[in-house]
Amino acid sequence: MTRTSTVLTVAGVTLVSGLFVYAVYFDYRRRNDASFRKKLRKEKKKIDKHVAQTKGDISVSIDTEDLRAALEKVRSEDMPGSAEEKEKFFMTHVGMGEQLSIQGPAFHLPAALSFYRALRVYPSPVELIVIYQKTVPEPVFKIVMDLMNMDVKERVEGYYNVFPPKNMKVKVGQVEAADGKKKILVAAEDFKAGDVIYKEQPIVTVLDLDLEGKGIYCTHCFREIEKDMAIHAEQDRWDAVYCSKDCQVNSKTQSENILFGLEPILPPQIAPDLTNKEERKAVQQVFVDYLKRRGKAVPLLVSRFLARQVAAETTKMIPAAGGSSPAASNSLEDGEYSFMDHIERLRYLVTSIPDEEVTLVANVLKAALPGIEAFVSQERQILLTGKMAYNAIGVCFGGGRHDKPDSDEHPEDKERTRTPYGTSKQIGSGFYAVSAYLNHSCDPSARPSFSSGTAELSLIANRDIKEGEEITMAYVDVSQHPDESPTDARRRRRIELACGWRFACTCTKCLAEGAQGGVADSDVPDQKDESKVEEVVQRVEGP
Ligand SMILES: C[S@@+](CC[C@H](N)C(=O)[O-])C[C@H]1O[C@@H](n2cnc3c(N)ncnc32)[C@H](O)[C@@H]1O
Repeated sequence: MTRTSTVLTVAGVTLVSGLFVYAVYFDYRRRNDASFRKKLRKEKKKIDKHVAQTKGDISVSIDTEDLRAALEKVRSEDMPGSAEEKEKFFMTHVGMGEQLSIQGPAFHLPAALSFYRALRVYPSPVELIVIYQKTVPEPVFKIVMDLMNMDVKERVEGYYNVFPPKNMKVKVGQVEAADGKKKILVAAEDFKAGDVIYKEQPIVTVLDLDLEGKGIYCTHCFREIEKDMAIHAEQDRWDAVYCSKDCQVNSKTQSENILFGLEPILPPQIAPDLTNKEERKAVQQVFVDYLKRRGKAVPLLVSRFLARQVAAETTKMIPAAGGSSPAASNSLEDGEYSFMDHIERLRYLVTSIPDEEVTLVANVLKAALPGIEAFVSQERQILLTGKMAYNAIGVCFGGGRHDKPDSDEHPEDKERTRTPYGTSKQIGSGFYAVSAYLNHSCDPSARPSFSSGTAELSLIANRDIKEGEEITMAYVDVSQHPDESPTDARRRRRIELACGWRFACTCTKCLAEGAQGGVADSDVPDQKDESKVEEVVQRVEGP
């Protein structure tokens, strides 16, 4: 497998990250529904006519406060729920926008607001902006752009005002680091040693592949399954085993029906079922065989994340569901930010994935919801792979297990999750949106615990932590093993960090040891130790 490994922070945050299922539906209508196309053409003609008439209009200047107040008003309005309601809303507001545009400069702001309302529900905003630029009178178009810039800026900047949720008692902070600004997780109040700082449910999980299908742990929540209580899902290509009906339903609704089941994704009143069950079954089987052959958790974490996004979006389109179902049942998804919002700001490894994997994931999603494959591009899959590989946390019960098969890959290619017990002791991996921000320390102030016997993560304070202090965890086993000298232990943990996450650790413990010229009673020259870590970091980061 070819690999590049530069560490990047996400720079661009997209305007609308979650509307892609609606986009598929909209495109479907545009391609297949003659009356819908006719309506769109009619609207465009009307706009063109007005543009011609309004050339030479004088614009009125609108100050920032008026613009902000207008934007606030638009944001506070109820948004249409289903795809059909969105389509109607879109048509109405484009129509109103053009009517208002011809009333003269005093109506430019209300006209722009109407066009902006339509833009907010349109699945491909960039495409619509290009249409607006050609068709909407220039002064009105300029206001639409000002509204959009203000909205995007406030939405992007406002994210950390609502995330992490206040009841988790932590905040995301930022500090200067050698490789740019580094995000950190900070205590929002004082904690005592042993306190549970917060509990967090994963967005997606994957049980270790050697445990899958055995009936020992639940595929969904990882709970140990009581004797004779295993529930095997029917018509499930993954052969998942659940501990309860609830887990089976949640798992099916969140991702598994899309990836490994045969039920239609959209109810018939929203869209006819265009899928071919035999074909769906066949592509799923090829994908399952591939996943098992590959033996890694990340491709399945990525597919489940993609499927969960699709499930959350399709749920919003179903009026009866009222936008809530297990697909979206994660407190983080309740607000105005989507699952994609919670991942796009995270650091990731730039990596590459086999072309076969890109095609198989796209094929499985396409077979479940034709058209969706356009939104699972190679670029998006590579990005998500890098994010999952960089941020996943290992789930270990008790001290961890001792029977996980080792892979014979090169140490830098082995799959690693962040866990103080070591990836070899875990039973599975999970992606946790808040815990993703925990930095590593070789003397960590907190530790993840799975004391509920499920993949729910409890972050426990290792010592007293003051409000405003950074909270850290160990990504690797930082203990000194009985057969290791302090220098051996230091070298092992620093090399593991370099292999897994491509950084030379700068935690207080490493810096203090470095300042002392190595660790006490060292039996290996520190210079040799450091050059080895740097060598690994450089090798994996490339030139
Ligand atoms: C999972 S992210 C943690 C959040 C990250 N700091 C951010 O800005 O988004 C892991 C990355 O944080 C940085 N990091 C975490 N712990 C570190 C440490 N002890 N020393 C140096 N860099 C560290 C490294 O760049 C690492 O690749």
